[in-house]
Amino acid sequence: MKNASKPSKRLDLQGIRGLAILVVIAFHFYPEYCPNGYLGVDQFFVLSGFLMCMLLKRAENQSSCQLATIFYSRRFKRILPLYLLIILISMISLFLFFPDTAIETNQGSAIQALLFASNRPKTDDEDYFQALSMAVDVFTHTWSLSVEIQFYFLVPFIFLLATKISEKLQYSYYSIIVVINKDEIMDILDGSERRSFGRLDSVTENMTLDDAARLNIDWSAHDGKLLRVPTCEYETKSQMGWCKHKGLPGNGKYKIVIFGNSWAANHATMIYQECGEKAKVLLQGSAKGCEPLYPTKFSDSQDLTEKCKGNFTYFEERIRQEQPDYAFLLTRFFSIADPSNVSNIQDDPIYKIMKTQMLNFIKNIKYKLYILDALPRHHRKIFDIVPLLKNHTAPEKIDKLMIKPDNFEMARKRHAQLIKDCNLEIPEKCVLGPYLSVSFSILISLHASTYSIHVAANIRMLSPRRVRSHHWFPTMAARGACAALVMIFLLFVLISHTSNKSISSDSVVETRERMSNGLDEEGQGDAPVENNKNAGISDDTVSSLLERIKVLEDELSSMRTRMDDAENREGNNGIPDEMAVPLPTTKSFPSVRYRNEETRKRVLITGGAGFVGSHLVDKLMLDGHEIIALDNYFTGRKKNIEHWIGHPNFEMVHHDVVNPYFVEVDQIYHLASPASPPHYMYNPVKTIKTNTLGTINMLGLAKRVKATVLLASTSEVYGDPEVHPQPETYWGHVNTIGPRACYDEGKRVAESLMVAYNKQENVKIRIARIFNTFGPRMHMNDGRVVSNFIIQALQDKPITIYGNGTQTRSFQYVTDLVDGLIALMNSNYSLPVNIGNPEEHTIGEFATIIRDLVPGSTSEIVNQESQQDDPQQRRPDIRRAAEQIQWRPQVLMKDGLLKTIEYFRAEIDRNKRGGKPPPEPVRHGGLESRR
Ligand SMILES: O=C(O)[C@H]1O[C@H](OP(=O)(O)OP(=O)(O)OC[C@H]2O[C@@H](n3ccc(=O)[nH]c3=O)[C@H](O)[C@@H]2O)[C@H](O)[C@@H](O)[C@@H]1O
Repeated sequence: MKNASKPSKRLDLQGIRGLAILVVIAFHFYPEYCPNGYLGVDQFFVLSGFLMCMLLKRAENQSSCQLATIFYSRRFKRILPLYLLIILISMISLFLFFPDTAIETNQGSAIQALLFASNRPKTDDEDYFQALSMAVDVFTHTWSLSVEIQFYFLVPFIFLLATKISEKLQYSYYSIIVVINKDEIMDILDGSERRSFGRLDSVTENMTLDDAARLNIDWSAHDGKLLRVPTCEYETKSQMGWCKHKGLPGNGKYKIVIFGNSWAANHATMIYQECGEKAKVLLQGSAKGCEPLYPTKFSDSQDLTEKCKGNFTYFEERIRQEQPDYAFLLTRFFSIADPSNVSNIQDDPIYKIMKTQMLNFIKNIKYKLYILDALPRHHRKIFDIVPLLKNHTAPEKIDKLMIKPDNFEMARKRHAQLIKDCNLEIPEKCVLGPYLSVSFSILISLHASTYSIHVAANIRMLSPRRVRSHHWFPTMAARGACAALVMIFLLFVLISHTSNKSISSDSVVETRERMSNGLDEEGQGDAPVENNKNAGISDDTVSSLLERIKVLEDELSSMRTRMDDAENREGNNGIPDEMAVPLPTTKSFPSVRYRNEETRKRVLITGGAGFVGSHLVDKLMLDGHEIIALDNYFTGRKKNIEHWIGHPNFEMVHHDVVNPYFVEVDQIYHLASPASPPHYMYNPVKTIKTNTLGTINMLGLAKRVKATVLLASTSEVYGDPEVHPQPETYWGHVNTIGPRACYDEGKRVAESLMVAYNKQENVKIRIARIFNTFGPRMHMNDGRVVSNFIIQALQDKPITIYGNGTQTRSFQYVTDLVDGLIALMNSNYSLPVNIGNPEEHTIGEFATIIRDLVPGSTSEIVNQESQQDDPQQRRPDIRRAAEQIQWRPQVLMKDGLLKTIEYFRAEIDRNKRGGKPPPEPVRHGGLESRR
């Protein structure tokens, strides 16, 4: 029995806790909508503070020792078991599923978490939320608990001390405690930052230059230590020397060797991350200060010079012994930068030695030798570059000021000649990595210009998301272990739940004990057990569950596609093309144009699997761009773009634009929306949402990533026009409450949104008003006049004209439209532009044209009831398109129709072969509208 007058549970506090949990969860899942949700954690702190004070106040009559014992034992009993279990599970998962490069970071933070010190010093100094998004540290989340526990340690002592002094003095005592913390409080109030970076992976996207400068100093301090690569099994105890990388996925084919001076160790992790997947063996050999192509001569130390001679020979021996498939040679220039006084490089004594050594190397390397050219030496320190960058000094000027004017150029000249001679000997055997100027990126230039000599000793941390996806595909054994862990966890939850219940069944004793202790807690009682009233599952529940399963299945399949695509993308991005060549591919793709980084664009196409979207995908893919296609598959079909799935430049994402989507792109073609009247009338609310919320989401994205966004608007914005032909300056004649309003008004709002974002947020916009378009990949159930008439004519069924057939339309072929969209996107014109073919016909004429183009068709032409609000005339005025984007349609309507007829003929045959019933042209209202 419970004490009725004093419930063991403080419902008010539980309520506040519930709210705090909800906002924190909302923050993590929907940061857009709940950006300040992290304040829920603060709410927890306040609650904890309140509870601690309450508990201590109630127990103030106990002896100090009793009070401390009871306080700590209760607190820790409540928190520790679950906390320790979570740390254990995280560590096990870390070793099983995470890339080896993440282990080092997480090991350190696991110890901090165990010591309840996750908040110090790292979250003090780095952006916690940034760290979360980088997801390099699985213990990031334990920081708030650490803060809480630290208070548990501190507060009872502060309180006990207070009980030893008189009540009057207690006010001054507590005031002094606040004053001690004054600095911290003032810091928070005036927003000043006191940073001392304690970790190496503190690179965040929004770092200031000063942050980066300080971080570099920290890295410099650990420069030597950081050269020891955590994923490598060393042959000696030194941080240099030879080692073999562990943790490779096991399905790689190649033996890869990374060798050189300390720069080889410096960059090994990067190569491990990028090429590890392809490696059967990944070996690393580095010798401090010694170049593998020429034995470095140290003017001040004969010992070192001798050492480098030894290493020089050993490099050659080792490569001969290992016989690698690929080798990466990385050096910081020492002696090979020495000046030469001979005019012909072939007579240069240093070069001669380099060349002989190179020839020795290449005959023992099966495929390729990559020589990665080093960054130039700098002669100034980090604090010199910061003011320059702050003043936006041109990169070339920074280079001039920062780079040591020594013989660096000589080293590069020798390397370049070496590559030439190598390829003369064995064509395409050697590749020279690109030379990067000091200031090619702010981040790298900061790393390069630090006190230490190594570039971003922990360079792997620059790309935390570049971990290979294979690490996430556990082996069967790992999956088993994971399942066992989940079981243990569930068991634990079950046991603790049951034990809670047994405690509460004994609640009289418990309550009495608590009262006598003066430590009645807020939420230790059990929640009332709800009877399961719904023992049987209703049909509704079953069908909603089935629906949910369907959605999850779809999500899963799209995730799989995305992971495959991402894997392909990563694989090919990270590995030089030459290396990718020998790998067998499972699918062949149309050959795409090669573009370099500068001209290749990342393009997002919403509605990318749709009729127009898929043609746009084709055109841009063939032109060598990287495409991300989004589609919710309401009217789009995977079949339309399946020929690109798996291509490294292509990614298909199952996503509804009504929900926000985040991606880094240069251009956004926003095509997502049903366009055929029966489809957009089917779910008018959804059509409005797609065109309004979807457009807002895309504009928000464009604003964030500074992309240009093109809206696929429509001739329908002119409604049933009173001006003919329709120029862009015509405002239209639309019935706001008619059946077409969801689409027409949706697009009109979308246009207004575009203009508003352009004015207010400077988003670069393009608006294409698209007129009637047809072509292959129109859905058989599309319901628009072209598909309906062709399907009817091909099947000798009556061709159905809605109304008397005097209404007119102007039809353009889809490839013309795609050309127009691309021309508009790449122009700098932000007002609406009509894209359509001005060749105008009445629908009656059009029916005859189609029937005549289908040889032998015996279809009769019939008139049916007319459609409400059907525009009576439509023809684009395309003078603006011609002037502003130099676009005109190229395909004659008849030629386009012939191709489309062939497409539908093939589709009908395919359906027949698949045993599907013949397609029925869809009429407005043929798809029942949703109410
Ligand atoms: O094809 C397009 O690009 C355009 O199609 C539709 O506009 P609408 O002109 O009404 O398209 P259809 O449904 O193809 O109708 C064209 C005319 O043919 C008539 N029609 C349609 C289908 C049919 O079986 N019989 C028939 O007579 C319609 O009543 C209408 O007068 C969309 O509303 C536009 O957004 C889109 O841009």
